[in-house]
Amino acid sequence: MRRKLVIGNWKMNGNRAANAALLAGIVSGLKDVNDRADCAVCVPAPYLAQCEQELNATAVAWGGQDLSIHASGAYTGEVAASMLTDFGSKYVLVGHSERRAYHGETNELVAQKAVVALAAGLVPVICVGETLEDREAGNTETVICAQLQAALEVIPAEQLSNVVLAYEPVWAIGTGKTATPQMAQEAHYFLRGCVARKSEQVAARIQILYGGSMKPDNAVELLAQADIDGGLIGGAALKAADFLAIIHA
Ligand SMILES: O=C(CO)COP(=O)(O)O
Repeated sequence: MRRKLVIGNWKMNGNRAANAALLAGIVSGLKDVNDRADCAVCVPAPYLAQCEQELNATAVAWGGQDLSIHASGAYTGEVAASMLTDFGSKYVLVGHSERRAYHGETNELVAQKAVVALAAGLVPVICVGETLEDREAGNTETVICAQLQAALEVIPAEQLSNVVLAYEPVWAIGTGKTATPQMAQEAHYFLRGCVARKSEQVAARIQILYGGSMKPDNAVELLAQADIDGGLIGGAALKAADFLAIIHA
């Protein structure tokens, strides 16, 4: 039985005061679900220190939203894996569709980022997902398979069990349009099958999160699907009550 995992992706939102209130709200509302679900927030890098301070010794883990493939050096604006772990991060998102779309991240670069994250002891949350154009052209499986395959090819088999996958259809992100539970389940089942080609054992255990307009009112049905092991939450992760409602779902 796979544990559920709910991760809040704050994207480029927040400030010290709002974060403090949000984190305190999450921590105080979480007390009774720890044995059934894990939860984390992936925050803008400047707020990792605040997470370390406010979430230390709580059930809420934290992490970054991206990382550099380089260890250190002349890479202005980038954040190294060791900097994420320096502030106690457990997770890091890699290949979020916003990184792919606005920063030209390729499947190969995303795969490399996952490898670098694993080497640093971080759990990479590898995000895949098709655009509306892909879906309408019937290319959903081809696209998400290629995105995943690039990572599967370079991640050492023994590290694969430390990876989390997230299926985030691009057309569902921030649009209020959620994939139907059936559509999401189909994609998750397909992705698990792709992992099984590398390792059936890992495929049975790997957590695959759904992301894309997951809200308190659709979370129950999505999370009830056999291959949906949790959520990667954008907008609804910015309100403690909504985020908690999804975790409780
Ligand atoms: O991109 C997402 C999480 O990474 C999803 O964002 P929304 O929940 O705002 O649609």
